[in-house]
Amino acid sequence: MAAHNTSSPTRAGPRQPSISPAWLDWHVSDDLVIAVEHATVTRNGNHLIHSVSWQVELDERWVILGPNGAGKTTLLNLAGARLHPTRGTVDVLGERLGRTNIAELRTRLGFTSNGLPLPAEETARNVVMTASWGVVGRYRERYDRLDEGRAQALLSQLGVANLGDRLYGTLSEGERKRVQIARALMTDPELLLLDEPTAGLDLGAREDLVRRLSELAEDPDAPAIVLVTHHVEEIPPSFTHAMLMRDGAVVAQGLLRDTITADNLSTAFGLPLKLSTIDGRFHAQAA
Ligand SMILES: Nc1ncnc2c1ncn2[C@@H]1O[C@H](COP(=O)(O)OP(=O)(O)OP(=O)(O)O)[C@@H](O)[C@H]1O
Repeated sequence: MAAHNTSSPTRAGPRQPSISPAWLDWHVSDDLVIAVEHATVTRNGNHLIHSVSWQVELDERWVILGPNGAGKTTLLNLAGARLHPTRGTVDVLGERLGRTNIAELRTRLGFTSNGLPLPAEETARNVVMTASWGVVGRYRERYDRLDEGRAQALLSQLGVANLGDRLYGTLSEGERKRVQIARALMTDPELLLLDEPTAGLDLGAREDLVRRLSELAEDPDAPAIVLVTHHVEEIPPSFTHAMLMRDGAVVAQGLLRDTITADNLSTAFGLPLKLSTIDGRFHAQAA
């Protein structure tokens, strides 16, 4: 699934100058795409997340799991430069939130979430293509054949090549999810953030999307990926790392195989769970 249009040898993106205090503070790999240090987000006196630290490198594919209200979307919104931390620091693609141009930073990120308002009256191809201008509907922007070709290639990559001319509003939930991911990839992002892309899908659509995400994750040219989900069954087999959250805090994080354990899941979801794996896929049930 290599449909990226960059010839750049690295996706690490521009870094802050070496004299920057933020950069000096890091002492970490050049490939770091997300660095969250003791981040707390507070609203009305409540902690949505509390003192979360997390680092993601360029070649890593992360899944964030946890029960409702655990703080997964809040953390993803920090990584997507859609929120600022109340305390702590967040660096995304070498840019520190609060000291950088957020609009510019967002152009380097691919982000999908159910909350994204996409126009029902645009064609699926336009929904994908308009991402290159950072808008959701066609107006007076100019697109060339390359833009159209890339949008169509991404629709093919996601298995919906035949839907390019269909109005977005007429697509099924599963078809929309795929168009949303194609849109998120349109700008050839350095970081892809997916908030519950499998929510609301039937079994066949879910399995198809998990397989496609697994293929995308295997592509060495693909961006760093962070996927939020509630279900271990939805972890694409080629993902590499996991974080488990509960009550706004991290229960466990690290390599997928070390993190997705019955004990850690039981702690995160607050009930005793049994865990099994078949062909690299996880399955959890009450113990
Ligand atoms: N703007 C806000 N003001 C107050 N509380 C908020 C706000 N946004 C989120 N919360 C609360 O913060 C907590 C974490 O929310 P978040 O959406 O990050 O959790 P989540 O793990 O993504 O949940 P879900 O799996 O249900 O989507 C929840 O208890 C939520 O009600």
